[in-house]
Amino acid sequence: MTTTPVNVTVTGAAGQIGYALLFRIASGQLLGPDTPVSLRLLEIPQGVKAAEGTAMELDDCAFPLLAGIDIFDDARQGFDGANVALLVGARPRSKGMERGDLLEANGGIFGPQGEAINAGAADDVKVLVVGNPANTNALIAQRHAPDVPAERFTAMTRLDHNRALHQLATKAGVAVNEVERLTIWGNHSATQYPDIFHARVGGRAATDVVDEAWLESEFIPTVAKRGAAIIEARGLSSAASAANAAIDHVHDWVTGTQGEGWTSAAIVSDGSYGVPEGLISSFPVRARDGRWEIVQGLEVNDFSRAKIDASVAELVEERDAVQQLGLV
Ligand SMILES: NC(=O)C1=CN([C@@H]2O[C@H](COP(=O)(O)OP(=O)(O)OC[C@H]3O[C@@H](n4cnc5c(N)ncnc54)[C@H](O)[C@@H]3O)[C@@H](O)[C@H]2O)C=CC1
Ligand SMILES: O=C([O-])CC(=O)C(=O)O
Repeated sequence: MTTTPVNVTVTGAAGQIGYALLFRIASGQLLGPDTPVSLRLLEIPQGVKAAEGTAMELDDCAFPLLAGIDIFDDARQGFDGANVALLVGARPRSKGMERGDLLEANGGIFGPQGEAINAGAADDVKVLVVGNPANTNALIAQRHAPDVPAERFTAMTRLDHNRALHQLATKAGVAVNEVERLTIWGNHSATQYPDIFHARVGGRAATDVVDEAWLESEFIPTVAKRGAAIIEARGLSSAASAANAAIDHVHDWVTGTQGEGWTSAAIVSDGSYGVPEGLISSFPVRARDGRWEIVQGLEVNDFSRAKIDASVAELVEERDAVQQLGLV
């Protein structure tokens, strides 16, 4: 067992995702059963008392891997020494809003947090942005952290990926672990493109198992609009599934993805697949030695090209909007 605890900073610790996330991190599901963790919870002043309550409950679980909990309302302190930073704290959308509507409300949070990461996080810091609009918030944070390698800033599309796995597996009548090589491209928004053209279902090409009409009229809209459907049903945005996806993303990043399959994550584009360099866009990715790599060489047909381009165009618009707001 490693003895030095890994510092995990979680922002928005008193929120609904925070509540679903912290117990799983403390139990070892984020970094594995041999790695002790020290939690650093960052909240706004009004959230500190509730975060203290959550910390009391974490204590009461007597998790063997939980080496300590500290609570902050100051970003510089919260990110000091952070090895893993989960940027969850932000306002969620409510019924009728698109995630992009949160740009102005939430964008202002991520510049100062990027600066704080730049100032004091550990040299190996890995950042996952969950707060919406996640891709562009990650871009804002990254641009405020010039001394941290850009590739350490990522945004979460793993929830979309997991949603897509479930939808395709259910349609094909197989277990989720029989579905592989799905990809979420682009933005974590209704323009995202869940791509099954390279996917395998029980060893067969997914396109041989499901028809194109289902793909276009059911699968893509169901996955892309699932967040809104959850809000409609629960009256609140998804929380436990979002926390689960954050665990999956960081666990894979740290411990590596298995074999030749892949997952999806929004990472800084190197220009692959025509996505402008520097945008934080979702790609098919594998994790090796603590780094995400974009899966190369996939053929992109005309249908996919148009969908990827549309989502990337939205990312460009969001980037331009935050530039105009002076956030980057
Ligand atoms: N990328 C994804 O797949 C998903 C993203 N989300 C997003 O995650 C974010 C959080 O969602 P919930 O936990 O449901 O919201 P919530 O409202 O329950 O909790 C947010 C928490 O963040 C705190 N907070 C606000 N500003 C902060 C700051 N500057 N520093 C630290 N903490 C701060 C609030 O006090 C609150 O406790 C939302 O933006 C939501 O849209 C939600 C689901 C999936
Ligand atoms: O839809 C929302 O606002 C919350 C979210 O990002 C999701 O559930 O994918």
